[in-house]
Amino acid sequence: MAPPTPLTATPHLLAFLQDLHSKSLNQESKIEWNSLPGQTTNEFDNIMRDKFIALDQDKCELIYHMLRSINATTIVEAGTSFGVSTIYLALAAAQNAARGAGTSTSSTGRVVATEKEPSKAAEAQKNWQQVGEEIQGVIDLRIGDLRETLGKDLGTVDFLLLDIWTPLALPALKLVEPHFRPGAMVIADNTVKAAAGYAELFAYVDAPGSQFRRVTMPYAGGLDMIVYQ
Ligand SMILES: C[S@@+](CC[C@H](N)C(=O)[O-])C[C@H]1O[C@@H](n2cnc3c(N)ncnc32)[C@H](O)[C@@H]1O
Repeated sequence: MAPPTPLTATPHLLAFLQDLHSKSLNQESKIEWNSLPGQTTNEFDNIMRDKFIALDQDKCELIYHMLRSINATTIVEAGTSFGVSTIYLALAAAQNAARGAGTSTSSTGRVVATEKEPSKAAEAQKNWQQVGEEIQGVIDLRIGDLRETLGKDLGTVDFLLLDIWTPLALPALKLVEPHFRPGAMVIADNTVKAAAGYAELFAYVDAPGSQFRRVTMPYAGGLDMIVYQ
């Protein structure tokens, strides 16, 4: 029997997410991973422009569960693509905000989503139109290079998802770092499989005196959980 989903969501939303993940996996099965050009090249972007490359469903569900646990209401996503993981982030942020409404820790939910390809951002917005205003309404989509778009109006950040080409991981972390609350969490995907690409991020996070601590979790390709102390 399939394990229960951690999501508090309608059957319609669960089915919609399932469909998006299936489409993403179907595309990924046709990518020649071993012959891809280097990340952050135009050739690589051309291949990826019509691809979901969505975060795996089990990782999305874990992240949603974590967000509900740490009561994250302000979330940053580095790398949005067609907006699949964003739906999980926005669902959690909206539900956390609703849970805190009227209390002393009341906060508006917000997910700052980042995508540099306008055509991918447009696809993400189409997908979000399917999930309802409660979820869509918390998403603040910033179209353009995150090294520019994350430079302002972040507020106090509870959580950062690094699901981005690895050369962008450290620049994204450094832009968000001044906004982290103590105990803020960062999740980085594919950290074992793409360990070489993450070398700079790890050197920064693991450096003596760093405010960060991390653990690698045994999800496909490796998934790092980094906590800002
Ligand atoms: C792995 S995908 C994100 C998948 C998404 N998190 C999901 O689960 O659906 C990474 C995305 O980052 C985008 N990207 C790459 N470089 C970027 C940059 N400098 N600024 C903003 N987005 C960028 C790519 O276009 C790509 O769509």
